[in-house]
Amino acid sequence: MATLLALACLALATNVYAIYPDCANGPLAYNTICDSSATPVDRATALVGLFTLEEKINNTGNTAPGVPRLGLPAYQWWQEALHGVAESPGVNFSGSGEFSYATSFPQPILMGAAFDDALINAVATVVSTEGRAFANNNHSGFDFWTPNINPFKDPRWGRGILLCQETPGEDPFHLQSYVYNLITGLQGGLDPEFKRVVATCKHYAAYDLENWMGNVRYGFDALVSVQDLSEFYTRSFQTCARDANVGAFMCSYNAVNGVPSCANSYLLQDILRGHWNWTNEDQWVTSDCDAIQNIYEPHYYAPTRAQTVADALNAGTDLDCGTYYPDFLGAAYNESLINVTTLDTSLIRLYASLVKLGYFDPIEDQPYGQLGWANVSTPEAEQLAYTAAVEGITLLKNDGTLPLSKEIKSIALIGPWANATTQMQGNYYGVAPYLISPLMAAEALNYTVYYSAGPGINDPTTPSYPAAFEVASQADAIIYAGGIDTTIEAEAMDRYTLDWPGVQPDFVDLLSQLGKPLVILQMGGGQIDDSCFVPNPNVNAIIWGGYPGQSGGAALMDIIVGNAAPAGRLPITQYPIDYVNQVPMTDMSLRPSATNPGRTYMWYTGTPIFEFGYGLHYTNFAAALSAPSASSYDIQSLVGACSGVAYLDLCPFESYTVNVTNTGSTYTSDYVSLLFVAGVHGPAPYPNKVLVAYDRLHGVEPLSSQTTTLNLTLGSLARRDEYGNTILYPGDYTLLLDVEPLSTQTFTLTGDPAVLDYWPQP
Ligand SMILES: O=[N+]([O-])c1ccc(O[C@@H]2O[C@@H](CO)[C@H](O)[C@H]2O)cc1
Repeated sequence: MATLLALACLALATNVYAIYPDCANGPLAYNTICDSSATPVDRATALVGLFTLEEKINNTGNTAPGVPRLGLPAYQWWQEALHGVAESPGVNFSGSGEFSYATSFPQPILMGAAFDDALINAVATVVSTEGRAFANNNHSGFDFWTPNINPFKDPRWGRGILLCQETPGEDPFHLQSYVYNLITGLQGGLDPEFKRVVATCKHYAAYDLENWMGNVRYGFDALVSVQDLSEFYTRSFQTCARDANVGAFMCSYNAVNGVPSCANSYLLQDILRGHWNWTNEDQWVTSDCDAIQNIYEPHYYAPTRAQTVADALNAGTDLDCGTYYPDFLGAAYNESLINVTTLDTSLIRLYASLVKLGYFDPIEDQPYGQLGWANVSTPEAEQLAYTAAVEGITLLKNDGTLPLSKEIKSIALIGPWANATTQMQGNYYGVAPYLISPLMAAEALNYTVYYSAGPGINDPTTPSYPAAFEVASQADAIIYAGGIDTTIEAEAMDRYTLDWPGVQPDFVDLLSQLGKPLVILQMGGGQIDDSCFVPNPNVNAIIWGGYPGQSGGAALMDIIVGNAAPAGRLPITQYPIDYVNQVPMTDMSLRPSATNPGRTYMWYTGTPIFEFGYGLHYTNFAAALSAPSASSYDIQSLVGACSGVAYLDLCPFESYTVNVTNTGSTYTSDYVSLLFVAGVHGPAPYPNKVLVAYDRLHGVEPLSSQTTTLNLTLGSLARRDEYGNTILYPGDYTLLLDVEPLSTQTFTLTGDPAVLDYWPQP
């Protein structure tokens, strides 16, 4: 909340909102910047060519004053839209009426649990349509600093818990697929002539620590092997840059192997622009907010402020979210630490991106120029927010109590999430058109509802018990809605424990002794160890609900009563509480060692409480994976057949058909096909298994079947060597359909290993 208040204050303080320049009658009217027939880079170059050095330097911060003498308006580059247009310095929700609210979707961690790429693309299309409508009407800028696509590696991560609410999960393949669909949805295509908005992949790279045991994100040095960098920490960013053509990147607060990310030319030049070919002239890098200042302190990487800004600009950070660039680039220039060409390159990237947004064109010539209030919070958008919540909600335990029997007429809704409203939006949220709490939804379903908040999330005391037990005693069934929220998991705040906080475990245990049907709603982004509830026969069901957004209560209650069927899958591992004692947060390695039990489902050597991909249904499914077309493949032949494919790792391997049958006779349900590969190939140690494809089938009716096709690439079978190279290795491969496999297939790759991608060495 402190962060959001700070953001809100910043918004009020800056009060800079986008407004189109006057290309018809203003001073720029006859400059090439206003010539729609010229290329974006020529237009931007012409504009920047008019700036004095001082004007150039003035416009290198997120709160850019523009150039009044040229009629170039001020522009605020900082807009947020993690799961809907959000409070941020450049976004202005008016108090009432038009542009006073926008659709608020679930947090990414819950949308990740849907494993539905089409859903993600549809959500991103709505978010950017609404964002563009805000921008067209001076309620926002045109670029948005979303998505947060850092893989969620450690369950303690404050933004993993909380960034875990901000990111779609722990699996790199899942993140890649998710972010591709998200970016193309946000920007309006792969490389459109006009972008709907510019999206920003953040935080590059290896950022997943907030504040743990004195290690603070602003000065943390993440020591990462090139193998882990290539295999885990940068995969989603590769997709952003190389495959989805994202318009912007954000470098992170932390350093990577001694060099702060925003001054890290290995990350920003060698990998991002060199290796991933992210070289369109309208693509730019912003720093995280005040991350340039952090290079000076607490990283203490450069001896002076002038050297600090020079290091960042020369490394390839084009924009400072902060004021160090505007304040100190002049000194850097005077000391010959930067040259004007570098400065111009950065400014041209920024203004070329505005050209591609139609910022300098007549509104009638732009595909998105007419978007307005009528396109915000439409009935279709509201329905999508509900659908996204339903699709992600994940059933972790059910002894048959769910869906609730029609005999149950009264419900006790108890717990700190029972009447959650704003809480359901998590963080980085805006003003929602409405917020449906579980309590409101239960009442709307015509139950007799008894409500008690019970002990707070982290409350160590018991005075609230009597009122709560009184309520519980009156009802036919009890729904306990608790877990964690942003008071426990937050930006700048990591967790030290995976326990259910406060007296919640004790309180729920007492509720379970009442002998009534008891359903637990485990809310929050990060997983907490449910092992105290799983074996308890009087805890009849557990549902994980994440942060489900504006329609979260309706989605949860509809699943509880059977109006909707759960089919979400955990996008992260639920570790046992002892995990936090086994590896420090600061250990960035993925593979198991004497001091690390391994991270993520791929490498964890312990027994999770619930594993990645886990999720129950109200019905039973049988699924059959089609056989490979051969039992053995020659690697050289596979690679040889890839001519014409831009990147070998994207070269198709096989397509598999999955035939899914709902063997139950009662409930229609979605089904997520998760396909993993395991086996002995490549360098030891070997991962437990690796996700290589997924898809979600919708509405599989009782006693009927649907089919889906899962496409594998050579890259999905490949592994990274110690230098980060992507290599296809000979060996045995086993395909596993689903978490507890419903179907398996095997094949062999023969011949010499083939390098699909050479990783740039530091
Ligand atoms: O000064 N503030 O109000 C402030 C607020 C949030 C904040 O966090 C950073 O700002 C976000 C910019 O998109 C990044 O995702 C996050 O790491 C950094 C600074």
